[in-house]
Amino acid sequence: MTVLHLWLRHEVRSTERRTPIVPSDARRLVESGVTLTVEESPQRIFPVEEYEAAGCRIAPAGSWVSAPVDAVILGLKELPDEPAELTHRHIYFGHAYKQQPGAGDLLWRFAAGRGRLLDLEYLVDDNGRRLAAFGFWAGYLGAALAVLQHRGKLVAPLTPTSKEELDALLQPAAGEAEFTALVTGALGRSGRGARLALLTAGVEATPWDLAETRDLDREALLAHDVMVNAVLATTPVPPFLREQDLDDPARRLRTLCDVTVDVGSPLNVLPIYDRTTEWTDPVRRLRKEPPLDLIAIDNLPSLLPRESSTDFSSALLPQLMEFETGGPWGRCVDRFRQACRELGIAEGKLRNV
Ligand SMILES: NC(=O)c1ccc[n+]([C@@H]2O[C@H](COP(=O)([O-])OP(=O)(O)OC[C@H]3O[C@@H](n4cnc5c(N)ncnc54)[C@H](O)[C@@H]3O)[C@@H](O)[C@H]2O)c1
Repeated sequence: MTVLHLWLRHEVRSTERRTPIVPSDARRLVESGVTLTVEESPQRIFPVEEYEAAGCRIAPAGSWVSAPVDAVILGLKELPDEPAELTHRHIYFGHAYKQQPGAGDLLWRFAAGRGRLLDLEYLVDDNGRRLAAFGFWAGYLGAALAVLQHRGKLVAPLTPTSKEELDALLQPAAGEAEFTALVTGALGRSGRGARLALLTAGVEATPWDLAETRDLDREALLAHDVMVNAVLATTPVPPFLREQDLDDPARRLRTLCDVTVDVGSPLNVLPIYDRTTEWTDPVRRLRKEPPLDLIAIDNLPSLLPRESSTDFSSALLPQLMEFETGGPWGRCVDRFRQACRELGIAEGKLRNV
């Protein structure tokens, strides 16, 4: 049996402090016989010394390009533009199967080098459910930002923080005005995170999931002060909010955080805005009188890098322990092949191990 060689790479995006494997889980991989090389990375939330102490080999940032060809390169976000030919197997979020900008170029780079993308978004169990995802902390952050904005306490630009710091800000001050909140997609990962953050802020949210939105009661929706949307839409449903709802004189809704951020998608349940908001400028006013503020940030978990990495790593660890061609990883390979075929890349060009 060949020994698995994992290579944890440095993330090229300078604001990305998260990592898919934290030092305590790195130790467990090493103890199970995996060879684990970890690249130095100035911004990673865990110092490289912690990986070294866990028995990992240390390598310079970006050195994966010359890693042994059988090494499996592990990361989270985009690869650098070079090299043109990708020779390794890469585990990360490639965002390459839904005709995203640059998706075709990326798949051709894999074909040119006979490498392979094992996309974390498609690492699923037998029922198609994601095995490792950042949803919980996305929801927690989204709801926390909504609370802070609603209470007039949100400070921009946003910067990565810790749960302790965030929770301290969420504690209601004496005499703080009470408000009501609605979480849609309440039973999912993000929805559960959102409800917990709201509880920390002293608010028990109204939880709506599929059953409660089947026969949508927009009047009831608009009667909440704060809404956090965390649905994962897979089939089109009537929008939760339309332009005309924002002008409803009975609207109590003042603060909306869209964790889902399906802007531009036919599945979007909130087609009332057309671009995301950013860490530098997290809030956009959609209506002046009465006000309605929107938060729609698509990289929320990066604001809690330690907690979100730890959570993600604990879900990924058992999958890495059973890294093999079948099961969930086999499904990742099948999805990669399908995407390549759709692009017209000949089967013979793809690595067949
Ligand atoms: N903004 C960010 O930074 C960020 C980060 C991670 C995930 N996300 C997004 O958050 C969304 C939720 O992710 P998740 O991991 O929580 O998914 P999930 O599958 O764990 O949960 C989604 C929930 O939505 C519910 N749902 C689906 N359609 C619904 C409808 N019409 N009405 C009510 N409920 C409905 C489902 O029943 C489920 O409970 C996804 O779109 C994901 O891409 C955003």
